Amino acid sequence: HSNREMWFQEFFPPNVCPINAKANTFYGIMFDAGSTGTRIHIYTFVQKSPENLPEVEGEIFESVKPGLSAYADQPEKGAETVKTLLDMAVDAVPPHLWKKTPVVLKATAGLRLLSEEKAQALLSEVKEVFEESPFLVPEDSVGIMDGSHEGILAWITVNFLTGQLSGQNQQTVGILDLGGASTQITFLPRFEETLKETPEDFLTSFEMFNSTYKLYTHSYLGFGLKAARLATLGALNMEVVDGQMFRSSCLPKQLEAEWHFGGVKYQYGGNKEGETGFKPCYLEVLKVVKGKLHQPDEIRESSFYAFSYYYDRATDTNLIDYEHGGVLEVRDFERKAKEVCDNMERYNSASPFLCMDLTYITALLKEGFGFRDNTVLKLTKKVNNIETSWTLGATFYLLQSLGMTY
Ligand SMILES: O=c1[nH]cnc2c1ncn2[C@@H]1O[C@H](COP(=O)(O)OP(=O)(O)O)[C@@H](O)[C@H]1O
Ligand SMILES: [Ca+2]
Repeated sequence: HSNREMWFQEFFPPNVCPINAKANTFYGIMFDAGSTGTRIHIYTFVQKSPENLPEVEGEIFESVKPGLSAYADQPEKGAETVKTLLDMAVDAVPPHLWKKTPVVLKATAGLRLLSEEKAQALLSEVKEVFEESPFLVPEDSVGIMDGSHEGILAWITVNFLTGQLSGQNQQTVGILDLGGASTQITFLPRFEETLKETPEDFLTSFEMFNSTYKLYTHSYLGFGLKAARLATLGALNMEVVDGQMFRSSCLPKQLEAEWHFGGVKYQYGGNKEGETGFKPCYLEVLKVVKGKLHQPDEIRESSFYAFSYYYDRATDTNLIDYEHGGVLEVRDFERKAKEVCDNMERYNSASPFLCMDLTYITALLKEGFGFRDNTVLKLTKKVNNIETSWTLGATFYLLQSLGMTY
């Protein structure tokens, strides 16, 4: 810059000077193609100095339902939903930065459950939408994310946002994510014992912000909230015959309805003559989780951040405030499950699955992962106004691999 262009610099503190702001502001666009919806996250970052971590200055977030997997037989239509969201980024990112702003879409459990062929058809249509956009399209910009990355990147997001990844004395927190089709648990083991007792494929080393973290992480496919509904009904991975009815004691007695998930139609209903309520429901749900998950001893003594469907069901039943989230114990989910399941007529207006969902969450936490009744769960949707999603961690990882950050 010539001196003439810089004349205003002395009037501004360095961090708000327009010239500096231009130099170190950058954007990243991350799509989360989840099993129940597709979401765009447009992040604005500022890197104030090379020795500090970049700061997240803002996030624009929008979503559409259903998810890509619902378009298994119409891949072009699926890609159109992505195009609609991407148009928002064209408006949000200043034109001179379009070419420097990477765009990536990572699909999770919904696409993992589709056939390879159908998933690839969807992904290649999306890739075309990206190629036609003015943004930077890196290699591997569209794909199915590894389950272990899903947990690690959410862990990075939460621990970055809570300030645990910078400075000394890092006290990281573990995370629990409950999606529609899969669920993740991730934490940094503190005890040698945990590392010794853990099967190798539950441990992953990960490099981020010049540190290496050896994390315990696992993604359980088919254990998301909606997949668990199907498993409880005995309908998961079944060739569904038309007219076939799936019944459960977790549903209102007189209920008969249909439900679409992953492009398949299911008919389901209550136990007209048989039992209903928490006790029989818990036994049904128990069959889905018991003995199916690895139980690390260490988590019995820790507290965890929990989001997605843990958050949604806790707000649906007023266990926490929708805006601010809250702190719960595992037993609070059980108390609420009993209340809902044993009074299903009173909760008629809510989702017919409310009892089943709360009972599944209770069983997953207690019998699945092995948490104690008094384990503390911090339910958060946002930290410092940024969504607690794996997408922020994924964007950092992307920027790092492109050499745009440190
Ligand atoms: O950006 C986000 N912030 C917070 N919660 C989100 C965000 N995106 C999705 N969710 C939550 O994720 C859950 C749905 O899971 P999803 O559709 O991602 O399934 P999957 O992870 O099994 O593929 C819902 O509880 C939804 O509220
Ligand atoms: Ca998800």
